[in-house]
Amino acid sequence: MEYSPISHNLHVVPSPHVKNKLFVFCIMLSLWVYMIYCCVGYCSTVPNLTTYGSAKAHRNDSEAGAQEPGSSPGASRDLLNNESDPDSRGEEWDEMRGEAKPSDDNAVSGFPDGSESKKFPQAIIIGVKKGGTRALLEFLRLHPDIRAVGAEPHFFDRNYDKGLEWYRELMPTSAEGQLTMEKTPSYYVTKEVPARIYSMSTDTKLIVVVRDPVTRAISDYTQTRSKKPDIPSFESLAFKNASAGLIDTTWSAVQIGMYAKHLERWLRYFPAGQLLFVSGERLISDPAGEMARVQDFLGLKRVVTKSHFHFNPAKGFPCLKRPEWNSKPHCLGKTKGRTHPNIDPKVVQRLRDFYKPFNSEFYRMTGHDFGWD
Ligand SMILES: Nc1ncnc2c1ncn2[C@@H]1O[C@H](COP(=O)(O)OS(=O)(=O)O)[C@@H](OP(=O)(O)O)[C@H]1O
Repeated sequence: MEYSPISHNLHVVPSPHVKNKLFVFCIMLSLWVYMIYCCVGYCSTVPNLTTYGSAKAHRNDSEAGAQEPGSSPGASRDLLNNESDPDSRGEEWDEMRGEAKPSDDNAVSGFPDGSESKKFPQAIIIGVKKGGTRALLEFLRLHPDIRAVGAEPHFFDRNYDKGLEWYRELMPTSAEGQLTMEKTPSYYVTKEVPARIYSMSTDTKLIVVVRDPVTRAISDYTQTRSKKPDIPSFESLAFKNASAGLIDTTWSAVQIGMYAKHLERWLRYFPAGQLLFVSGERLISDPAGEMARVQDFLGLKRVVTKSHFHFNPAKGFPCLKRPEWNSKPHCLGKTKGRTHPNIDPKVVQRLRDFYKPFNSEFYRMTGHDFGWD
């Protein structure tokens, strides 16, 4: 057999000594590259790991789930983390997406005399998740006296450690007489938030869009499943003990819908008149009527009216028209109005029974029967 240096070389196994040297060489090389990278100034663009870590820890504490009032923050089984929900970054109306600006607000150019400034929001849509909060904010943004951040700032629940000035910077500029607004639906169920908003301003007007808690829970589950298709069935998550019909109130999808419990916390800080409850159902069936209530509550002229809405039968939702532009109606994007899975009617009924006393208490507290039972 002929000797081949190539095949021979292929079978050479480096000694452990050579391996170690190679390993050390690689590490040195990486360090070198990193140092050169930093010297050219790119390090500042690398996320600050300390800040990120603390913000994340904070988020895990207070987040996405609802905490039972008075219970420990870890008590909520949060399978419904909204973090990567495109909506929380500020969804635009479908056809308008291309026009959306990265600044994500509805600001028009500031006045040349500098009379526009960034202000803390005087009104906040604090909830509830999957209630119809995006639709309400987009309806309100039609009003010339409202300036709103498109994305959800999550300041009072996840980013509080960044400070009030950070929050104010997120706001669009507004002129005298205009209202600044934001929406973050997890505020309504996060224990710490009422005190924090109160310490920013005791006058903040608070808007809550509420929806039948059973449909809301299914909508919430549908959203999570769209991102994590392997999660267990709705039926198995809803029960602590299915044979005993025991509902799992630690599941955030269930907990968020116990509206009366969460409201108690808000009323410890704000008078009832400072909160407005908008019906998520009526926002679909009679958007102009619901918008009249909201504009009155905010002390605004009723500018957004019937002429701004066009019901799209294929979507099953009102879409927005700008009569002054004579444009075709714009509907919310695909993350709104997802098809819900069919849930076992017995489970739905059990949930209805479960929510009944909470709903009654909520009707009593708000002085309004939302007609869910
Ligand atoms: N006009 C209009 N167009 C589309 N969708 C509308 C509209 N009005 C209300 N809704 C309902 O809003 C539900 C989503 O609620 P939110 O915007 O609060 O969701 S989120 O918490 O911000 O993710 C969404 O829930 P699902 O239908 O379950 O997707 C809609 O039913």
